[in-house]
Amino acid sequence: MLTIDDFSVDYLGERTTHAVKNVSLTLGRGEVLGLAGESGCGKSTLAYGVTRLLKPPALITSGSATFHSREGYSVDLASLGGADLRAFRWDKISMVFQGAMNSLNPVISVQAQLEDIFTTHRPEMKWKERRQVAGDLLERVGVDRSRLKSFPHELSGGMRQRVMIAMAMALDPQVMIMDEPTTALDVVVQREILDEITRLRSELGFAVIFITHDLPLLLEISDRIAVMKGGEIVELGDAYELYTNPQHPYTKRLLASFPSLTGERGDFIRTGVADARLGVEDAVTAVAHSEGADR
Ligand SMILES: Nc1ncnc2c1ncn2[C@@H]1O[C@H](COP(=O)(O)OP(=O)(O)OP(=O)(O)O)[C@@H](O)[C@H]1O
Repeated sequence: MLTIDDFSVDYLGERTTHAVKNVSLTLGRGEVLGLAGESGCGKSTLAYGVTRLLKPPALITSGSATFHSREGYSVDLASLGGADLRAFRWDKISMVFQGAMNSLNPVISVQAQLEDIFTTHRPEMKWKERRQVAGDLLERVGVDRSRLKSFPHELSGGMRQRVMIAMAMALDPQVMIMDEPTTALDVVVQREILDEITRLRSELGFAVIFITHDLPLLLEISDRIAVMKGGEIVELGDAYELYTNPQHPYTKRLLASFPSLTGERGDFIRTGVADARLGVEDAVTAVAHSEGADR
């Protein structure tokens, strides 16, 4: 779906930061590609860069990002500008960014904010259809359609984040980039939303770039994982391979730095790769165990 080739981004200043250095990646159809790495390693800059959302002092110094559509055509994202780029972004590639739930307008109803997408991007849609689709979208992410009438401040953080995911899915994109979409949420809500994303991915077939510093989480949901350090991809491979046979010393360190529920460092994964995609009940049990272990 996406080919990122030799992509580099600098933040210009008295001391220029080379935030992303010669990154090359591909994203397959329907694939979940995890992007892992510690804070400041350049994950968000890469995502913003690929989708051409960066503003000065950021400067793309090399490389390209090409989108390969389901319909068979390819687009170099650098070749798009203005309205074309904005339309392309929501339609073909959509994003859920860190703290996205706080970007909903608090004084405009959920319905109006969802319908606004269709008014802008699908002007031919009749109001009745807009209303119907907005309700369907909410239900798709596990929020009752009666919530259309709510204002964002009346919703929990988890619900707001679900609304953001619904908005990102509104135009049936082929790629979704999710940057720490569940980091601000408690572990049970996080689990519910991850299950939802996994389910929707298999139902709708979009590909995902999932960015987080939480490597155990990535191991559960990703097909492949790229590990980033200091702006570079230091290791890229199948998620299970990376877990069982990490090659780069940094990946090994990252894996070893997460404590497990049983207290064994390095044996950290919360639920086990084999029984990934737990239900909420299991997640609650896991939390209870971890609280027990803490005590
Ligand atoms: N607007 C900016 N101006 C200058 N430097 C920046 C700017 N934004 C980010 N950087 C620098 O670029 C590097 C990469 O930052 P980036 O936010 O992409 O990392 P990240 O891996 O996404 O981190 P986090 O998980 O904390 O968001 C860091 O060294 C950061 O300090």
